[in-house]
Amino acid sequence: MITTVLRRSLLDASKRNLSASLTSINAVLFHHLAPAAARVSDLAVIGSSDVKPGFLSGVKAREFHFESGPLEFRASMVSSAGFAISESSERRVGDSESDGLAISELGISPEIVKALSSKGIEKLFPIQKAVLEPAMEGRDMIGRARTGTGKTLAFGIPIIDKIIKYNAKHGRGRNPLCLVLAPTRELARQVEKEFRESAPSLDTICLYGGTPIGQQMRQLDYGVDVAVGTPGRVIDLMKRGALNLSEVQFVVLDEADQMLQVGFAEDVEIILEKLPEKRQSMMFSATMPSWIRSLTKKYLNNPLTIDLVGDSDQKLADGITTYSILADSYGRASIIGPLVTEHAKGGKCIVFTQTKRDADRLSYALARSFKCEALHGDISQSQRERTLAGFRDGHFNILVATDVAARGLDVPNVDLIIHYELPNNTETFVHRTGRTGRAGKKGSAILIYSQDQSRAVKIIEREVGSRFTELPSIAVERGSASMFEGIGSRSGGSFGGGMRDRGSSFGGRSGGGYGGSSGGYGGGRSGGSSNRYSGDSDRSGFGSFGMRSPEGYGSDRSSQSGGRSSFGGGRSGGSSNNRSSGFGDFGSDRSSQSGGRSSFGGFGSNDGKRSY
Ligand SMILES: Nc1ncnc2c1ncn2[C@@H]1O[C@H](COP(=O)(O)OP(=O)(O)OP(=O)(O)O)[C@@H](O)[C@H]1O
Repeated sequence: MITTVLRRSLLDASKRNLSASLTSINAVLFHHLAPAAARVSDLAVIGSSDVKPGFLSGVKAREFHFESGPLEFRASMVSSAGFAISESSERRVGDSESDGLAISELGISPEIVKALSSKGIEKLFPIQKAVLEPAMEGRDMIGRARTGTGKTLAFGIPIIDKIIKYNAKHGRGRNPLCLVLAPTRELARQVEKEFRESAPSLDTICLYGGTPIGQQMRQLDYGVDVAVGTPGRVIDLMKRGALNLSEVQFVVLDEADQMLQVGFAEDVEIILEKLPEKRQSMMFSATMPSWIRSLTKKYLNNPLTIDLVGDSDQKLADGITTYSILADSYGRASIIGPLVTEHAKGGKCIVFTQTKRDADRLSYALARSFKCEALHGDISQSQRERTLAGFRDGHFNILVATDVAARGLDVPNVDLIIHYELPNNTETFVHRTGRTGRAGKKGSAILIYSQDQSRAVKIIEREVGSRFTELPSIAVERGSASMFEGIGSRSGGSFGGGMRDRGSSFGGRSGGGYGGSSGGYGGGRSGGSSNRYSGDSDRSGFGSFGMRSPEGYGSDRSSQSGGRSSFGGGRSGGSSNNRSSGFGDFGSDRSSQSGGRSSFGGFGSNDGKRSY
């Protein structure tokens, strides 16, 4: 242990001379930021030139930030320096537009500037601009900006910069200085990768279930600067004495409204209680239902609310066009092919299902004509990672996923999102749809609904502030074999015979595809629940559902999520065999809580059985 610390501190002794130059860098940083921050989109800053010493020694700081008002997630706050921040009524700068705040002129560590530039990231996005200065000042904050607008770097850049400066001054210790918690393993891996690529000199680690814990323990023993993880594995490592959080200076809840759901909140609380009182805490998401208000006070100290969505009706990112199409449950699967052909234009498409069973069945059926794979919580972690890598790399273009893929995942060039089933609430719709139209790009989302879900569609339209263009129905000959024809139902530990040993999802049993011999992209597909991952207590939980979700965000462990914005209203239309139909509460094995901001309770059709 001692040699480890010695090694790390010797390693960094050379960096100590950097600290001398940092003071002057700070001066540059603040000077550039203050006026630019005032141009943050959605917020028109009207205010006095009242200044008071900011966080920079010897530099007159014109303070740009507003007090945390009541947690309305509105953009109108009064700043402590007398600034009135009001939401710009007519003009909304695109969330991903940058108006000239060059990262190279911010005065942040050259290592970060160089690393971001190598990824083509030269200017700050609005949320990054709005967050940077108060984050550098050490403010706790809650940040809301639309999907795909750069929230990861919004918290990443200031934290990384401060750690680099801290290490340069104090040498590098063994215990992490930053902890980021994410709801799913895939998202945790993605955030850790973004940190690692933005600051190659820092030691980062991703702590999540489904992977050998010993390797993570060894890496922690060596020493890390930044830990990103899912709550289950983080707690596991804490209990084993392998993860020491006593020196954490920065904690971030990514997808915070998800992380504070019942089912996650308990674990998050256990972790936060282990952190030093004196720390900087930040929460980010594209959605922040009003019920979150009380919880954030518990975890944040006088937080700043930075909200680039504000009261704007439009909750989706600018470049996303939304469509809806009527289809009965019988023909639903059969129209996916034509929709993908017509709307994905050869690009990537994610089809979201409510249950793992549908994800498996649909991907298997589609594989007769398309390269596609399934992603859900029953698939082994190693297979999930291969599948996601294959999708990112374009080895196949259609990913059929449950809501394990709904939040945060940043896969370049996803052109089309298809909601095979209505999501359980608006937040889930926003996050699923936000897998396209990222970083200012264009994208489309199609919502498939049945007649008795018409009202729910209208509610979603209203809640997300987007008009859905109705697509002409696609005729499916009655009596034509349903796309699922001939596909067994899940039996025992795996989905039918075919899934277990099929060659690959698009090559069928013969293995004619690109996948390994055991099916799935890259082989090793686990098939059904017999391979259910049960390695550790990694609870990837699930979305902001008012009820046990059919399959939420990778839920390796099912847990009841509590009330929150879910869609109220009673079940519309009867349904046989407990299939939920329409919206409002559903199948007998669910408890749903309505309430919160959204007005329609979970809906969507699924088999009503717990499939996670
Ligand atoms: N300043 C920037 N310039 C160019 N690209 C950027 C910039 N900041 C982030 N990006 C890119 O934008 C994409 C979306 O970023 P990110 O995943 O952080 O968005 P997000 O707001 O967290 O989305 P979500 O709400 O879905 O989690 C990523 O590919 C990221 O590399």
